[in-house]
Amino acid sequence: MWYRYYCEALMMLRHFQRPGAVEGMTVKEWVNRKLTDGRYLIGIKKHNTGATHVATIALTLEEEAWYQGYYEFIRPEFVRGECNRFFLSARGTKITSGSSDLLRLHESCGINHVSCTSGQVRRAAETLVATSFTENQKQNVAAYMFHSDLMADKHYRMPVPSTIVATAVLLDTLPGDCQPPTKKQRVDAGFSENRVYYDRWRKCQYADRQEHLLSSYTYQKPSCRKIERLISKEGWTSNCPKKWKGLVIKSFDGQKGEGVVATTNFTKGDIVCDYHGKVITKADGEMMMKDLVDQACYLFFFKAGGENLCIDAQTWPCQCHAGLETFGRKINHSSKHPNIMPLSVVLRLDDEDVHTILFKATMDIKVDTELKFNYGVNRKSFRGEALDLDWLDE
Ligand SMILES: C[S@@+](CC[C@H](N)C(=O)[O-])C[C@H]1O[C@@H](n2cnc3c(N)ncnc32)[C@H](O)[C@@H]1O
Repeated sequence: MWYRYYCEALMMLRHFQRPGAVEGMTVKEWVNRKLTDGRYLIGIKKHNTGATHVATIALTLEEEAWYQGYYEFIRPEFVRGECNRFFLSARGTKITSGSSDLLRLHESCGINHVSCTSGQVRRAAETLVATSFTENQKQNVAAYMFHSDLMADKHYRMPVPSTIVATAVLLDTLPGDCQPPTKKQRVDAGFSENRVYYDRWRKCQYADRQEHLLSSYTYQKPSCRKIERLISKEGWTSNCPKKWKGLVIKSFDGQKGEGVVATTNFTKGDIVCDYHGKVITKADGEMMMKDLVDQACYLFFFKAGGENLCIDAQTWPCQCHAGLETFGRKINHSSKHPNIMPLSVVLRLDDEDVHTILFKATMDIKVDTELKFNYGVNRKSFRGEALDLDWLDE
């Protein structure tokens, strides 16, 4: 059943179809699917409502493989007598409620508190489309999602297959813009209390947003101003790439994890970014560090004006940039080939002196180069347990 529920959900949540389209899809329609521009087009002619409607969806190759898996290996187990519908209930009859199946799928995943109906997903998509797409694209999306309504209009012209595929591809670029689950929701759903899932969620959101922004510029690197305009058009206020120009967070293979890479050329002496976080005392920083067993440490210890201080970027996201990934904390270490160095400075902000760390380029840095600074620790000094940490010698 779960496999079938998943296939149904693909149609409602990824292709914005009404439950009626899922319930009404026939075997004949499946068998007559057409491969067009790398997608499988399925025309669904009759919804369960009794009225004749037309919906055409464009499945990706992977989705098609899921459907074929259902059709070939699962559906035959449920066939009893004659039923021409693609999705069959346990009794071999047509399924009666795609919406209930969606709810059951969410419940089985333990995410009933954030479950959504196909109607909610369609409405959310409509809102995004209204603000981000051109008039022509909007019409094509309306045809993709709400084919049946438009068919009533005698002036309506059926989109050609390549337009349907292009529209499905365009819909894939819609950013997911829901909120990450709260701590209570995470715990109620059976996940651990710590922030690992929240952080992972934010990371995926950040990557999706970055991809979405870049997908708007196929041939040319966009200017910062254009990116800023797009961000404000999307209404994103946090967790989006905008603070420091010319940097990106990159995932490396192996244990190294992430690091920061230049996406523009920097000249020796440029300020590249800051080490953003809350300034705390060295003693408080050391207390925090004790609790970090086998975890990356995002604490920067430094001396300023005779005080021993620490910037806490472990408590993340910070209050002032709720959810925004900051670059300083993600910069890796090199004692042999550093290209930036930290500077301790005092900034006057809102009538207050604020200690901060800025990173200055110690040489010209070319696009695609990873930023590195010398953490100023060695195997003996690093948390007193670093004898097997090869990266400290880099
Ligand atoms: C402040 S974090 C830097 C960002 C980190 N790589 C991440 O993914 O979040 C410090 C941790 O990164 C890793 N690291 C730093 N420099 C490295 C290097 N040169 N090679 C491999 N890993 C490094 C170590 O695990 C270290 O504890």
